[in-house]
Amino acid sequence: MSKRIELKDLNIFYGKFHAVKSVNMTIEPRAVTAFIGSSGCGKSTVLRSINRMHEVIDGAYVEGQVLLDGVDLYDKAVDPVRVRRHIGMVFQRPNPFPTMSIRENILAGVRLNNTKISRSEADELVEQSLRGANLWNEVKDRLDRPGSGLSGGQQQRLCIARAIAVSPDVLLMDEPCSALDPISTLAIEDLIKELKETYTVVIVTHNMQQAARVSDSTAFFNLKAHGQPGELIEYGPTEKIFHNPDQKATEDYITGRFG
Ligand SMILES: Nc1ncnc2c1ncn2[C@@H]1O[C@H](COP(=O)(O)OP(=O)(O)OP(=O)(O)O)[C@@H](O)[C@H]1O
Repeated sequence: MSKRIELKDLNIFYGKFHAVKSVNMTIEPRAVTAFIGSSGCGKSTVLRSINRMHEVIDGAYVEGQVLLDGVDLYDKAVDPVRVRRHIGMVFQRPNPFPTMSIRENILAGVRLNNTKISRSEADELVEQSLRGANLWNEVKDRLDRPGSGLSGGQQQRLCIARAIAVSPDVLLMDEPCSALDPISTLAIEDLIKELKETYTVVIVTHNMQQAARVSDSTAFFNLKAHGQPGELIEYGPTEKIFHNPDQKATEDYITGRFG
């Protein structure tokens, strides 16, 4: 299930604006990779280009390659909808479908894919996905109540359960804890560490302690100046990036001297 992602000379544009320049990196399976860097350096843009969400914005496009276990996701023969099914995404603000029950939220992706499943298969999938997101025990007695009635942290775990219900290869997380309190944040961080056993996980975070706690590898992005494209400055094991980076810009950012 977990797959390797390679970004090859990836340049990302919003119309004429060159947002991110020449990213080359390999994101390992069964690991958590964190994207860090100051605001506007392109972390979310790179993340969204991995599952072809970037191009849904008018005029937005990429040049270069994104390979998933060697398959170029931007090949003309590849359907972007299928890409998004294999590469799930969790956003900053928990976004369960508000009118749907907890159960229906989990099944939404499967129904969108037009996969026919029996009642008992659906029950099993709901339980399995909620267990996978460490939410089952808290909601098993109220599966038919609206997802929007859960706490923020529970809603975010519901969104993670919804994302894993379609058996993706990769989970992309864009600041998944930024709207959560510290206790819910720790619950999501514990979950992220478990999810990497099964999925390739990529997380954008502004919280350096979080990157240090959850990730195996860290990519530091930076901007030379406003209006310039963001660049990948340094990428390596989290331990090294945080304690012995090669680049001065990385060290300055990590130690809080800028950004
Ligand atoms: N929809 C858009 N249209 C045009 N430009 C955009 C759009 N979204 C982002 N940008 C620009 O692309 C650049 C990178 O933005 P992005 O959101 O990827 O940065 P980021 O590192 O994730 O920032 P933050 O940490 O603040 O979320 C910025 O200059 C931003 O203004």
